Amino acid sequence: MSDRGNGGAPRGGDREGGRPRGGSGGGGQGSGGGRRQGPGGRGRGPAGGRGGGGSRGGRPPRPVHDEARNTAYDLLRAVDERDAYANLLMPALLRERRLSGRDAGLATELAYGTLRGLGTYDEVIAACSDRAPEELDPPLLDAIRLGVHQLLKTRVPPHAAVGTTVDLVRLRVGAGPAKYANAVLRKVSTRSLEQWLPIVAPDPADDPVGHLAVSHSHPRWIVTALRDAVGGDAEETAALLAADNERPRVTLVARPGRSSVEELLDSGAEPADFSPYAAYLPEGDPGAVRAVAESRAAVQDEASQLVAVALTRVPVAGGDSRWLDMCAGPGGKAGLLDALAAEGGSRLLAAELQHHRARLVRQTTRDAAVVAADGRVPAWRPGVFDRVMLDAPCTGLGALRRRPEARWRRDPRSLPELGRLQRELLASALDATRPGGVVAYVTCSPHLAETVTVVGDVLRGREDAEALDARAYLPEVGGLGEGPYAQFWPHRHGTDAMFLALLRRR
Ligand SMILES: C[S@@+](CC[C@H](N)C(=O)[O-])C[C@H]1O[C@@H](n2cnc3c(N)ncnc32)[C@H](O)[C@@H]1O
Repeated sequence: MSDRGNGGAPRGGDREGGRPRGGSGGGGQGSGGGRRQGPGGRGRGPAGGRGGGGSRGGRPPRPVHDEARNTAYDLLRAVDERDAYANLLMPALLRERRLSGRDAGLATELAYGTLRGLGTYDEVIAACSDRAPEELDPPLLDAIRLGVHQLLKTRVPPHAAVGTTVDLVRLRVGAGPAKYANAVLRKVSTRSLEQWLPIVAPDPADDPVGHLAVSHSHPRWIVTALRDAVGGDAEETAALLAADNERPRVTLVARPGRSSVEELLDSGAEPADFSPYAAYLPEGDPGAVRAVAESRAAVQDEASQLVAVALTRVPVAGGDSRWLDMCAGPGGKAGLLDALAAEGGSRLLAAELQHHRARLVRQTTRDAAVVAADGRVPAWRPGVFDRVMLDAPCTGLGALRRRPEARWRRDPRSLPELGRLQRELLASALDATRPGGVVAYVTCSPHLAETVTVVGDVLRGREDAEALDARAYLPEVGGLGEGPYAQFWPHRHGTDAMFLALLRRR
């Protein structure tokens, strides 16, 4: 055991660009399999490799009385083995295993918390183990991470956190690895998270980014990008990273003319802070809210609502009948824009590149025309739309709270290609807009390379467009930045970090 981890330095694997992963090798005798598979796995149910140490043949027995931990573990394995999306797979696993109430809550908290925190947990494991995390067999590493999460971040008593994890490893991975897990977890349990952090995180004076990366469990490149986006302030960056590790509240949108905030409040929701169409659902299944079940309301982040609302608030002289949502799938903003358009006598055209996502847009809209089309190869005449929403494909760094594993999957190498696409789409959105009309350029990312840089580059190249002060169309929200753009933040607004530029076509 080393007393001080590795000071945040890469240990074998590349910790800049990706999730710290398990590697090959032991973890004690008997730990087998768990080799990484391509997306989709093969011939498996939603749980994917139920037996974490899947190479042992057949399904290893599971500790039947601990279905919540088994489910959390299966989710971690599916995320690692077949790139499953945690927020899509978890509901399926809970249904399949008939977990509800407290057990469902525990399984979800354990799995999501472990995925969010594993950057920190791996440093603690490194400090308590004679092998680096990436040298441990992935099924064993995931189980130990689950145990570390319980020890350092939950109220599960230490003896239960260690005991249940060791049981799980014994049954799902093997007897040798169980002994190994026991030894590591006992060392971990000797200190609290607050006591571990000064040991495993780099000194902030020497390596401020490394300190934040380990303390708040984010890859270094994301820490750097978010720090730049908040203006370089270390305290604010820390607050943002901490907010990324919180569970987001469930926000509903009442699609105007189809439902109302009052109806949502009558269904148990609570008044929201900003959006005139929003209500917060403090508990329970949103699908059980009647208006949601009937697609008159939906789950939608408040910033997502407000960027769409802001687009509709900009005065446009002349007609106001044709609206375009150029990248509409899966249809959250299109659902709201469609309802607002219908109320005001306008009509929305929703375009989406992917056919299956265009189908989802048809489910969220009622009056809109929906087409599967590439926004860069317009299926419409130029200069005809009064309002255009461009919710551009992006890294999604503004929604890390929602996708617990996303931070380890995103790759900074995707930025140049995304940047090209964003510029092409924005140019096409401006071309589609009539003089006097308005374009909303939106990203669910605050990364400067996807926000101000893209808008600045496109505006510099053309004289027929100008930026409006987006904040003026969101008077109910403070703290949106210095303008002319508006930037929402999880730590300030409790929303996703959504960026909005409003551009007037001259
Ligand atoms: C950020 S998402 C949009 C989210 C959507 N506005 C909502 O609120 O639900 C970006 C969408 O753009 C689509 N897309 C990517 N490239 C595109 C293109 N060239 N033309 C049209 N849509 C595209 C993606 O498939 C994805 O569905």
